[in-house]
Amino acid sequence: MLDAHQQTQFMSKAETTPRRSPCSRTRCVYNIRTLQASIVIACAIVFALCVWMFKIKDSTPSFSLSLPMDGIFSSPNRPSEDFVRARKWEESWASKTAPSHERISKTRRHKSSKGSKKSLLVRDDKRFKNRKDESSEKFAEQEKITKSLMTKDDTSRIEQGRSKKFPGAIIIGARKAGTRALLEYLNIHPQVVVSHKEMHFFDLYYQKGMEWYRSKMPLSGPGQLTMEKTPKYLITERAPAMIHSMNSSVRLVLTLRHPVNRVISDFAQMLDNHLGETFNFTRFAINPKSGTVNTKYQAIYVSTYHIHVARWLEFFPLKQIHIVDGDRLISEPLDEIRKVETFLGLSPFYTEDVIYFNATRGFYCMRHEVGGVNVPSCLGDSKGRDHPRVNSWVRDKLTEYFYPHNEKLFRMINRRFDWS
Ligand SMILES: Nc1ncnc2c1ncn2[C@@H]1O[C@H](COP(=O)(O)OS(=O)(=O)O)[C@@H](OP(=O)(O)O)[C@H]1O
Repeated sequence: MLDAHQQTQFMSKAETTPRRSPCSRTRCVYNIRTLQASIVIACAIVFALCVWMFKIKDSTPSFSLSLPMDGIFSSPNRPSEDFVRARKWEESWASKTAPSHERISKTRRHKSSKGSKKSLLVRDDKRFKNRKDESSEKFAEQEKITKSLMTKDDTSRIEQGRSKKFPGAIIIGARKAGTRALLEYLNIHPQVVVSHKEMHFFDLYYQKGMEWYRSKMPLSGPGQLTMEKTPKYLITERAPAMIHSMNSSVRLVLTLRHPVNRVISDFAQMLDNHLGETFNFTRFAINPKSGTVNTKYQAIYVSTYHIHVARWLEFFPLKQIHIVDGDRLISEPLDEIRKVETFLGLSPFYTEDVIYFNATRGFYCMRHEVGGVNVPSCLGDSKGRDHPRVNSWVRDKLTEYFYPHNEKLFRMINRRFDWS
């Protein structure tokens, strides 16, 4: 124990003695610099490692649409054997035969080749880098379809000073399930006017306001129904509420196609949009580590129909949503379009003469009267693409995955589809 005098001495000594610093000033600076240098070196090593790993997995695209990455980065968990076999099968098949997207790209280049080959290649390169160009190309393509289907009738409608109205019916999706064919079939019905462009109002441009939306609609006369289609609405969470607040009695048309074929069609479109890239369907659809379906792949999410339909049913009764069988729309369009006609309350119009099978095109096309002349028209090359070949193991995995989801949908809509 210290007495009072010793305590005072001890305290004053403690107060007056300068604290011993853990290092001298120069040494401290040196330590901090060493620490900083080590951090920089460590970061550089991690970065270099990442770059190296990406290079090894050379086909991993930089705009990856939710590839199953967990299996790529965790080395102890090797890709499942089935996955490797399926991937190799696909690669060996692809090397034997030119993939469809290459064939398409060649035809396109041939058809559109006005400038030099070099300038075309440059344009393609830009497209890989800038995804915005993709959408402008999509718009250009829609414009082309619009122009090819723009009849004298359309022009006369404008001359007659009709008004622009909000859509009374909307095709809400699903993407790659025949939405374009359906819209163009409907367009030739005398009681229907359509916006050929996808408006993307309820998923992208809502902030532009309702008047903007209306101003984009085609002119229509009394008794004519205005329609638009934007397949993205189906999966846009807020779209049902927004459309409901625009018009709670709007009629909704939904085309659904075999979920696996729809995924493959989606993938085929991606191949086409990224000409020159080598993508492997197995790598997109299957998780390499677990060998299970990659639920993060957007195309798979889109085909999980019940998730989206449930959201629409929160706002609209089932009887307000007409579901078109997208597979039958390809093989027996007349039947499907007649059902849509009834649902929309249109007078009977479609016959075998109006919708006919075009053997050269391999699809049904339309014949409609323009100024007393019957004009045939088919959809462009981007509809009905060749699909890449898919390994049977991968297809079975997908079919098995979608089975319970399909069952949920069937219960929800009181209707079954043969999607086995
Ligand atoms: N008459 C006719 N002509 C051409 N294509 C037809 C037709 N009817 C339906 N289909 C099928 O429509 C599929 C494209 O679907 P979408 O129009 O919904 O695609 S998109 O979401 O607008 O990109 C497209 O899918 P893919 O064959 O996978 O390309 C077609 O099979």
